[in-house]
Amino acid sequence: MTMRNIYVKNTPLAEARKKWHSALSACGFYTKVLTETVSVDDCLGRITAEPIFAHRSSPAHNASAMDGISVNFADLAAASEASPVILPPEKFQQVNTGNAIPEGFNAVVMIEDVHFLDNGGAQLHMPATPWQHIRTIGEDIVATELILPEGHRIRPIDQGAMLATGVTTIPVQRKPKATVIPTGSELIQPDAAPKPGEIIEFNSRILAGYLQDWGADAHRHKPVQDDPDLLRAALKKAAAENDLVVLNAGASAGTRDYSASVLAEIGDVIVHGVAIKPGKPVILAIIDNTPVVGLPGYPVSAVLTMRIFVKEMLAKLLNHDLDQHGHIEATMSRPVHSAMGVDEFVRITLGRVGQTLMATPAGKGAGAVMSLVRGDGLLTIPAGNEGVGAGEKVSIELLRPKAEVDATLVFIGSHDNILDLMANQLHREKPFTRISSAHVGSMGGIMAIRRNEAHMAGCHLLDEATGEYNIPFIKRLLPNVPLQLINLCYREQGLMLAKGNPHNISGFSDMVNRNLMFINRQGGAGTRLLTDKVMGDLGIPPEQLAGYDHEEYTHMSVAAAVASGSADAGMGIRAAAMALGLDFVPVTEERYDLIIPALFIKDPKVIKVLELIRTNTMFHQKILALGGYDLRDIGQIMYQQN
Ligand SMILES: Nc1nc2c(c(=O)[nH]1)N[C@H]1C(S)=C(S)[C@@H](COP(=O)(O)OP(=O)(O)OC[C@H]3O[C@@H](n4cnc5c(N)ncnc54)[C@H](O)[C@@H]3O)O[C@H]1N2
Ligand code: MOO
Repeated sequence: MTMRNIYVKNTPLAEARKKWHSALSACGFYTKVLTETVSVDDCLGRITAEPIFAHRSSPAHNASAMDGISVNFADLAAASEASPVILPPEKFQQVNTGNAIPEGFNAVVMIEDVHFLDNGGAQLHMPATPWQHIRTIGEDIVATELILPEGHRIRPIDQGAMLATGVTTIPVQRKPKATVIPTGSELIQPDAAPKPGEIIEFNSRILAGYLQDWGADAHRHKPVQDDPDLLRAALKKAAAENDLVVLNAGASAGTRDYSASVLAEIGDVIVHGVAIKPGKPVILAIIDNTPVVGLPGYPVSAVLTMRIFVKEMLAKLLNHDLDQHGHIEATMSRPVHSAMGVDEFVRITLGRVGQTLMATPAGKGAGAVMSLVRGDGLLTIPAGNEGVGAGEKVSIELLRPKAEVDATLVFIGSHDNILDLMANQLHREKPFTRISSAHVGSMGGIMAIRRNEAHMAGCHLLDEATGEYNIPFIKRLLPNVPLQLINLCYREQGLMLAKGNPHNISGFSDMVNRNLMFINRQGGAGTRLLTDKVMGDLGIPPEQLAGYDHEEYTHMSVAAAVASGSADAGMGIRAAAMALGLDFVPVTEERYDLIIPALFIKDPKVIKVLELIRTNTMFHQKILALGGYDLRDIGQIMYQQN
């Protein structure tokens, strides 16, 4: 019987790499002959496996470069304006551009400079230099010269050069054949609606895509159930038919995790468990000389471990630099703690605010695919470090081109659904502007402005004492920052409730009286302050409201909790309730403003935002369609501080 493997080791990364690469060398992976012959017509993007030499010279003959006549230059030596030379018909011959120069001639005179005579002769007013207007044999390239070195990715111009010299087929690197095998009985196809516990299978699409990007001919196997017999059969077949196999999930210690034990039965497990985060349960194995990399099931762990182990394998095998966008130096906006003894890979968002490129750690969850969709780079914290401090300079591996990072407007603060519309609209414009938005609440936005980490912050903070929005907080917390406060919208805040309001909730008192479950926003969020004010006005202490301590970070996450039934009500904006088809009981209208430091008010990215909100009526229509918005002051300066 195949046993569950509960002993995942913690091999240091450097040691795991060393073991793996010596096992790969021993099984001949790096010395595989990966060559095939393809026609030059079909070789675009392929990589030359050998140097390519010209078969013939180009041009293959001495060719006229102009329309005119071919002559012997010596015959024109005495020609001048004052005493032109007349050539009899046998002393010249008409040629067109590209024609071979006839025997006995060594220069071409352009037709514009020839005066043809009625007797068939040609009158010429200038001497000629030897070989003028002639492209000599091999002017472009001479037979046997090198056209392309080996290891070169073929471009259209390269195809032309090869064909011009008579090269019609060439040896190129055969793409290593790879198969991705997803495993797990819970996996379903994306077009099926998941029942509880079922998961849409999407990892194999990601993993095969990266393998393709890195030069492999990658295929996807259909998901294999958690059954050792099925897994064994699939792995044996894949190992026999491929240069590389990627197995996904079942790598750790669950009751249905068979990857490691099956691999140990039919092959050699070189390493199971590496001291990295994420990606600890990775398995590095070899079946009959074919490497099999068992990646953890969580998508982020799978992608990052594949980058660590598989990318390097392919780079070495294909002798290619796969470091796409390079590294960049940035300054940490906040500290990241990391366990000693573990190499940690941290997803990073980058933003250039003023002179400094700030690096901010992005989502942590190993299942958070969006953290890599939005992420700009990766920070590696080596095993010997306990982390990095705020303000520390770090090297970030870029996940997107530097130009895109530089085109990023950094928005930090309270979340509003208008931001998605704004991000989309600005991305459509040329040159595009990206918005990177961190939803850390209104107070978090103010702090980011104070630390000079954001171009703008979204804010809706109600001052209980004055009933005024935002301005008292700015005066108190940003007293020395020249800035403008610009209105984005007024929006309805209220209780988001399950569709049809099954508990017949009309306000907070009903929640308390019927002991229903609330879902709250994090401290520092404007919506949290509003909740506290409304509860205070009603005289409801927090401990009387079940779920008060359960916090989410955005309106949409609160709406999602209500939609799923894990909470009966949560405070949020009408647009979020409408987006998920929830009921909504309005509590108040609030003002949502943008804080923009004077330093950035002339930044082209900020100008774009202001133009959009002030002048684009289509954009206004789209906002109003979200529901619960009033745009009576959109784009107005509500307050200015010099
Ligand atoms: N007791 C222990 N538990 C866990 C350990 C451990 O060392 N001891 N390691 C944890 C770590 S770290 C990780 S990472 C995960 C990896 O576990 P598995 O490789 O066994 O992966 P699964 O449990 O099968 O799946 C995890 C997660 O990912 C989803 N998944 C799997 N395949 C796909 C796919 N093709 N497409 C989309 N999503 C997929 C799967 O449904 C699960 O939700 O183990 C920890 N536990
Ligand atoms: O370390 Mo696991 O790979 O979190 O995700």
